Amino acid sequence: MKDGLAPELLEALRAISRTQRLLVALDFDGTLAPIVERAEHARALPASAAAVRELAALPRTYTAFISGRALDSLRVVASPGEETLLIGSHGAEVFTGPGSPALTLDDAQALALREATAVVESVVATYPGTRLEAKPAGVVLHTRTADDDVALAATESARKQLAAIAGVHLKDGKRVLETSVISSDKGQGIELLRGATDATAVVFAGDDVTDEDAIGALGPQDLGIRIGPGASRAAHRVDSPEDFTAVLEALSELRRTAVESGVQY
Ligand SMILES: O=P(O)(O)OC[C@H]1O[C@H](O[C@H]2O[C@H](CO)[C@@H](O)[C@H](O)[C@H]2O)[C@H](O)[C@@H](O)[C@@H]1O
Repeated sequence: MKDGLAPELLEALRAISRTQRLLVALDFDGTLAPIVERAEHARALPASAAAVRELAALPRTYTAFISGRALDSLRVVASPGEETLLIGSHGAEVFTGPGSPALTLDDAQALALREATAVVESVVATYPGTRLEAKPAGVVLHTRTADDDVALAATESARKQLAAIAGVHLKDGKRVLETSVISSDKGQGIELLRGATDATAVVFAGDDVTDEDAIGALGPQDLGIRIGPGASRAAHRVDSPEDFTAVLEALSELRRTAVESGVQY
């Protein structure tokens, strides 16, 4: 499935496939799964999920999902294989195997989360078509199913009220305003996974503003891919999750060849 990939991207995949220990860390929504109206309806494209499973089965090859979703939600929509490592809640939740520490909030964080949830509940009650998504360390205002003017007003009302709560961190995403009472980002997720796997090179792909933190954590030996439009520091770009399937399939094929032939840096 290498036809149709940009020659520079194909060459970069070929080069990184030869690394000693490869980590393939992927965003979920907008990267493995097309964006849909309701968060609970998102699913990975079957061919992308299959390519991730193939990669995970190869020697010295590690897979991970790095998502803004809560881990529980990520497990439901992504159905990760047991060998796939998970970073949820934009880095605040971590699963690198049995015994991974559970996320806990101190009293001040729990209070801030209750206050933030009350704000988002009142915004959702006021602005039709908006929705609330609860996470263990945060709460999300979804506006994808609201009219554009309503979405804008709801987001600005929520932003103003949430910014007044001590200990609350805000992130903008695709038709979402995300709130967390833990300061974390996907760049920290990349560093944690790099350490957990002792990876000699990392492939990361993502489609959203929050994925730029992960791309910023990549080094010259790594490979960053942006899915879709928007400013990015990634060296490579494809148009859609459907196009990204071909990237995963090519990487899987190249990595299999590299590990089976013993070719490495
Ligand atoms: O880091 P990700 O895996 O990309 O997660 C980011 C957020 O994704 C979800 O929201 C986005 O996808 C929804 C389903 O396609 C869409 O309806 C919404 O408009 C998008 O913003 C998820 O609901 C959030 O919790 C994640 O933080």
